[in-house]
Amino acid sequence: MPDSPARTSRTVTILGSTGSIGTQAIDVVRAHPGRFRVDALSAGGGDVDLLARQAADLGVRAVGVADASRAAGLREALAGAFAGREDVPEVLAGPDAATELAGRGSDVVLNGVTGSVGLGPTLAALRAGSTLALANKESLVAGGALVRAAQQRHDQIVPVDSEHSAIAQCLRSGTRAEVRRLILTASGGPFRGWDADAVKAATVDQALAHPTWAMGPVVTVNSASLMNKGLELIEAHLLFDVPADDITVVVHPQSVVHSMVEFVDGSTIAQASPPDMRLPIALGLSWPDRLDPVTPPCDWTAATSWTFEPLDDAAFPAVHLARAAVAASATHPAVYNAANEEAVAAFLSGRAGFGDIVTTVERVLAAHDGTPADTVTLDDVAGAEAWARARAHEILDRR
Ligand SMILES: NC(=O)C1=CN([C@@H]2O[C@H](COP(=O)(O)OP(=O)(O)OC[C@H]3O[C@@H](n4cnc5c(N)ncnc54)[C@H](OP(=O)(O)O)[C@@H]3O)[C@@H](O)[C@H]2O)C=CC1
Ligand SMILES: CC(=O)[C@@H](O)[C@H](O)COP(=O)(O)O
Ligand SMILES: [Mn+2]
Repeated sequence: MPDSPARTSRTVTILGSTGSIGTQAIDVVRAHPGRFRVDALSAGGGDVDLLARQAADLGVRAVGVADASRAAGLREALAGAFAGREDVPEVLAGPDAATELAGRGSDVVLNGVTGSVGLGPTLAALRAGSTLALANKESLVAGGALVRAAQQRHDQIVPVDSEHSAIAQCLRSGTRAEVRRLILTASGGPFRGWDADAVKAATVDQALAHPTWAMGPVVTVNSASLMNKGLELIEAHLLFDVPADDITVVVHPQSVVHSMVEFVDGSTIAQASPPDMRLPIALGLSWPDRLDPVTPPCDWTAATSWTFEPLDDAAFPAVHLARAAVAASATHPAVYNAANEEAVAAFLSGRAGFGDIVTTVERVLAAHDGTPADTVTLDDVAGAEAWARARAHEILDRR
């Protein structure tokens, strides 16, 4: 066996620390004392008590909250959590708080924010030279070529999304020229096997009942509509520079094989582990080294079956739409995501049906003019997103 990796300590900034990814990242940090020092935390402002407790446990220097109206509540919570201590952290409040903290730089910035609001922090972390442990796929999908251009070195973005972490691990098995295609696995979500009409009528409770993963509400709904897999197809195309036509989506209901890479000689390398996000999060924080231990491995003593089946594009057109968005222009992926964010928010608040999500995305995409990759700017992306959100609202309001 090779020697254990050097046990150096890394500084970390965790964006979205109160969410599913953020809290599991803190579990990983706490399970490996001496390996990480957390510089800063940020969240939206929904649970300032939890944010303050995290800050006190980790002894961070700065805490950010996106909702400025929660700043006073956060300061009060920090006063309680740090009672008797002199190391009360600095507080940053407002929509740019996460971007400001990401721009200060740490060895690793973990972006665990939900939504393309994570684009500012993603760009700031890259420009600061930090390694970006990226769970926030929406920022890459929206920013596309701009995010790629902001990278200062190979491997500066380490994917935390489970499929992309799997692919990054599988890619260690060969050279780039030896890769024939990527195979992205999908659980199929709670509506796997349903016909198109049944899927369209699904309820919020049904959509939030993911069969294999416990995650935040937006990514859970995206998994149910397969919009998550569409976003992940675009994410894989951008991260690994593989044409969308060379990325195959296959449904694997057990979520144990997290994705695969097929090489030119016919060999397929898969990454397998029980569904637990702490594994890709730990790799995101410690890349290219592995931490020991992180999660229990597969149990090879019990009989088990892994199954694979094709995606039903008729019931779940989201992946097909993602391919079309990649082919159309540099801003179509941002539009795909922004329209989806609005439609999901409408669905979760009872203002839209489940079937309206993908229909809205399809209609907004069809109406978008698009900007080519060689001229696209951040203003183009922001403009396309704002337009897509407004257009999605018009469609949703008229339904
Ligand atoms: N959960 C998972 O297992 C996986 C998640 N991902 C991706 O990771 C990202 C996070 O997902 P998940 O953890 O499930 O989501 P959650 O909804 O559980 O958490 C989102 C976090 O982001 C914070 N947040 C929201 N807006 C802002 C903002 N403007 N600035 C700073 N923080 C903000 C939230 O704070 P508050 O609650 O206070 O608003 C919360 O801490 C998503 O992009 C998702 O697709 C990818 C793979 C797996
Ligand atoms: C855990 C993770 O990475 C999620 O993005 C996951 O992919 C959701 O599962 P499905 O989208 O395959 O249902
Ligand atoms: Mn995923």
